[in-house]
Amino acid sequence: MENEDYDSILGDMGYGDDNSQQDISSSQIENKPKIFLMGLKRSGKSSIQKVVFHKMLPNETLFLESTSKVVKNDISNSSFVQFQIWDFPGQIDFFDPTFDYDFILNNCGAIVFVIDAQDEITEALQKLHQTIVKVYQINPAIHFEVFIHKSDGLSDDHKIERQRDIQQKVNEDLTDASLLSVHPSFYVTSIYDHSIFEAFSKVIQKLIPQLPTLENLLDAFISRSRIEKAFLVDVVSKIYVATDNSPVDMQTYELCSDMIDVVIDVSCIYGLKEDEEGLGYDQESHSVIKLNNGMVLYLREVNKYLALVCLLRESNFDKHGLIDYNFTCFKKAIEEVFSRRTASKKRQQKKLPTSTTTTTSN
Ligand SMILES: Nc1nc2c(ncn2[C@@H]2O[C@H](COP(=O)(O)OP(=O)(O)OP(=O)(O)O)[C@@H](O)[C@H]2O)c(=O)[nH]1
Repeated sequence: MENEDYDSILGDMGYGDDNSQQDISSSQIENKPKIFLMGLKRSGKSSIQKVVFHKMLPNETLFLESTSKVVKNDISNSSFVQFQIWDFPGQIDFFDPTFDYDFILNNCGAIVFVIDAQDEITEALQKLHQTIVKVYQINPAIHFEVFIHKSDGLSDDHKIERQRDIQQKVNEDLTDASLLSVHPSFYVTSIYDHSIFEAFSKVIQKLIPQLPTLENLLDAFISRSRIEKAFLVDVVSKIYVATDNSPVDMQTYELCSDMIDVVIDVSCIYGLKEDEEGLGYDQESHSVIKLNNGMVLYLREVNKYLALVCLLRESNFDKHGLIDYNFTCFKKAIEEVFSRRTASKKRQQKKLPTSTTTTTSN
């Protein structure tokens, strides 16, 4: 694979000229987009946040106290994954007329509405519908993401049935309210498996303006390296910020995500000097694991936040020099996406007075 292949992708995706850099909305650069976690009391909002972003073990969430006020969390793990999460307590009345909605919904990228799938859902669906109607009037660009949560307590058949019922009811209510252009996304989730990480990955990907470029770079990389699947993963949260265009299989994502744990654990134990602290993750971090089913896991450091984790057939790993070379080109292209983004950010800062930076993201 040649560097020009990646250059042409960067060019095609609008990273090649100055004008195109204006495509990255200034609000998304200047103000981290907000993601709201909403839903009824005890539906699992705080647990999701703690497990995905604060490494809390799922069992430990049993002792979480009910949230009494809006909790804001700044997530800055990665240069791509930078946003704020606002955890709204279940009892808060979002429709309180004293709320300044314009202010609250300013630069909000997505509303994640959590429904406890093990509980009665009528009240939750009513609240979801009211929320969509209200929010859509103020900022129609916000993505609505519905987590059908605590799915670990349901059988496979029951999960499908619950998802179908909820999806059907929500869409019917939206049609009745003449909101035909609102298309919420639905995910079946649980903090006891990788479904919550996969769902959050998809929510966050919608907020990354560079996503099409990243996907194209990954497609080019895997097709020229005879790789089956590749994920660009945020090493701290293990959310994947992008993957190639082939379908995501949950088991493959789990394997790739577990590989990061293995690499970080081994690096922390054996890779750090005595007085050093941190993840033990740096430019030297890479790993190859051969599995007993004829597949190989391949991990390389992309930058201090991101790792590329791939799954490929052992028989295609014979030319690993080629894969290493392709990876070097891929990494360079990713660095270019970052540096152009930083340059664009600096230009925007020069152009925009501070007061105009709080624009609505859309
Ligand atoms: N079985 C199961 N239980 C879960 C899951 N997620 C959260 N829980 C449990 O649900 C209960 C409530 O979780 P919280 O995260 O406190 O719920 P919340 O929505 O933040 O609640 P409020 O702060 O009252 O609005 C806790 O006991 C969690 O352990 C899940 O995926 N599966």
